Amino acid sequence: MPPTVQIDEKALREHKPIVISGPSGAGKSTILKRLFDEFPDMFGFSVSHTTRGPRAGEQDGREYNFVTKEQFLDLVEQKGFIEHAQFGGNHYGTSIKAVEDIAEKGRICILDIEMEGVKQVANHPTFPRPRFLFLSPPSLQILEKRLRSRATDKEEAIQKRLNQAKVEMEFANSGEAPHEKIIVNDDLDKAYQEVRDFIVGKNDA
Ligand SMILES: Nc1ncnc2c1ncn2[C@@H]1O[C@H](COP(=O)(O)OP(=O)(O)OP(=O)(O)O)[C@@H](O)[C@H]1O
Repeated sequence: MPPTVQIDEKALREHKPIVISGPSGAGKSTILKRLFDEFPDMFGFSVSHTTRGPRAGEQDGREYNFVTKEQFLDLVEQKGFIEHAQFGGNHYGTSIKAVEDIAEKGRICILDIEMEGVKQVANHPTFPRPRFLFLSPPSLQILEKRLRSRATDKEEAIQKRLNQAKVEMEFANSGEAPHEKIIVNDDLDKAYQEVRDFIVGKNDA
């Protein structure tokens, strides 16, 4: 067995990462942007690994850590990713190191991760358990309306997102899911306050 990567447990305990998940269109980006605007020094996003080549303007270590397939699979062997997946022939993953880097800077790492990744993080053999939050749309009908008015996707992509949303919401409500809290994004201001309370606590309001 290859050795597993070392973990800075202290930094991760003091600045416990937060996994936010929820269907595409639930409002994760909208709410996180607001949170980062309100607390500019408190949070960070980890830099993911990928085996795809860099695009124009992308810098290694900034948009992604660009690695070879061999380097990627070595790190998988060492349990060095909290979650990883393959899309379109390329590997993508969030390394323990990338998450630690944020905690070591004294910031809380926010991980916006889809369902399969959430399961991997929750079942990771060595990575300390982060906090899990699920953001839900009020209903699939309302989600559909929002995806259409966002106008970033073609019809086929919208249908795919809706099918996936159904699966994710069933999982989140199943009792198998690791989420500490499910927040329903009906009224945006209210949902934002709830997310803010969950993440920052009520004390500093
Ligand atoms: N409470 C709300 N009421 C009405 N519209 C909302 C609300 N929250 C978000 N929206 C709108 O819904 C759309 C989807 O939100 P957003 O892009 O933040 O979702 P997301 O979860 O980040 O999706 P993805 O995972 O695809 O990035 C956006 O157009 C956003 O402005």
